[in-house]
Amino acid sequence: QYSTFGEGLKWKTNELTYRIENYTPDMTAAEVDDSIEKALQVWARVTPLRFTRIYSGTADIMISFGAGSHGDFYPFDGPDGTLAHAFAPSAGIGGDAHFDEDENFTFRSTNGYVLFLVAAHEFGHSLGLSHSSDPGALMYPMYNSQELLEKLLQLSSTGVCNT
Ligand SMILES: CNC(=O)[C@@H](NC(=O)[C@H](CC(C)C)CN(O)C=O)C(C)(C)C
Ligand SMILES: [Ca+2]
Ligand SMILES: [Zn+2]
Ligand SMILES: [Zn+2]
Repeated sequence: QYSTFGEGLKWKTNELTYRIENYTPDMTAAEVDDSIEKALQVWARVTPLRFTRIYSGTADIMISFGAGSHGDFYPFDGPDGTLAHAFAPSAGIGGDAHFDEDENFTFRSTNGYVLFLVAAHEFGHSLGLSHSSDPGALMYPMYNSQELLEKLLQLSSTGVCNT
C-alpha cells in the first residue's frame, strides 16, 4: 500500500538536479525523457523551483525503474497495486522517485499507466507534498487518469504563460 514519506520537509534551494538512471522497455527513451520533463514542468510552473538534468553522479531527484525489491525498504508488488513511490526532500534517497517496472507505462495511450501522470504525482512527494483527500487532486493516492489529466491541464493553464 502507498505511504507518505515525511511531512512538510522542504528543499533548501530552488535549483534542483534530476537524473534518469534507467529506462522502461514500455516506451522509447525519448518518450520517457519527455514524460519526466513535462511532469517536472508542472511543478516548476507552480513553485519557484528549477530543474536541471544531469547525466552522471548523484542528483537531488534520482529517477529509476525497478521491480519487486529494488534496493530500498519498499519493494514493489508486481503488476498493478502500487505504481511508484518517491521520498520527501532529504540527503541521499530523499527526493528520489522509483517506478514499478512491472507496470505497463505509456506515453499518451490509455492502455497502461500514463508515465507523465504518475511522475507528476511522485514529484509532488519529491518536493515534500503528502496525499490529498480530494479525488480530483494531483496528490490523491489513487491513479485516476481522467481526473489527473484534467488537473494537470488546469495546473498548466494557471501557470505562467510561456511560448
Ligand atoms: C492503480 N494503483 C493505484 O492507484 C495505487 N496508487 C498508487 O500506486 C500511488 C501512485 C499513483 C497515484 C500514481 C502510490 N503513491 O501514492 C505513490 O506516491 C493504489 C491506490 C492501488 C495504492
Ligand atoms: Ca505494482
Ligand atoms: Zn523504491
Ligand atoms: Zn503518492
